[in-house]
Amino acid sequence: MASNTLRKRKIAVLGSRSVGKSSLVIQFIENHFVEPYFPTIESTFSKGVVYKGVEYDCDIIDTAGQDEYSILSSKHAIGIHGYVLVYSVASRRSFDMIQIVYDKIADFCGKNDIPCVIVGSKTDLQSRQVPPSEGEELAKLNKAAWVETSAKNNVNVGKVFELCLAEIEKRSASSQTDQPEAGRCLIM
Ligand SMILES: Nc1nc2c(ncn2[C@@H]2O[C@H](COP(=O)(O)OP(=O)(O)OP(=O)(O)O)[C@@H](O)[C@H]2O)c(=O)[nH]1
Repeated sequence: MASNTLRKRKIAVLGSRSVGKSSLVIQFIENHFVEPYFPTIESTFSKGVVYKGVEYDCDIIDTAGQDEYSILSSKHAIGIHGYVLVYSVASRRSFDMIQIVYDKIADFCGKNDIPCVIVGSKTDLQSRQVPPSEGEELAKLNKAAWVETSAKNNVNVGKVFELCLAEIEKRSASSQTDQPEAGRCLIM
């Protein structure tokens, strides 16, 4: 397989509405913060990310906000290598959505170990409802990475995507494949 193919990674960013998914992605890709709120339909961004001295060509898919009734689109499972699941530290409800979204992905992929980083966003806000310990605990429970960020103050934004690559590479090193798990499904 060509090395270009080997280094292509697709990352989907999911979470409740208005938790700051687009702001996180735009801060990462374009290095600025977007104050006004524009609900996302779906956008894909590309960026080269160096992780452990290797450059990965990352497609980052910024999705529309989910709620408990949203059906996981196959576009957000098939061909995806890793996930960024975002909640706002100022919204308990958005935190509760993380396990729901994680379980939907796990169900779709037919496995319970998803390469994923759980992100507590908007740490610059004073109105915190979710302590760091709960975020860490949830991540541990799901064998995911965890980090808190502020897209507004550009805190830990790059780290989110490094952690996501680390989770992807950890698993692909053990399975010796670059195909995302769900990408191997056969549709009959
Ligand atoms: N204070 C603060 N506000 C933020 C931060 N990140 C995003 N916001 C604000 O939160 C609102 C929603 O941000 P978006 O990035 O559009 O949220 P989203 O999750 O993409 O929203 P949907 O597209 O509806 O799913 C906007 O007004 C942002 O300016 C942050 O780190 N700190």
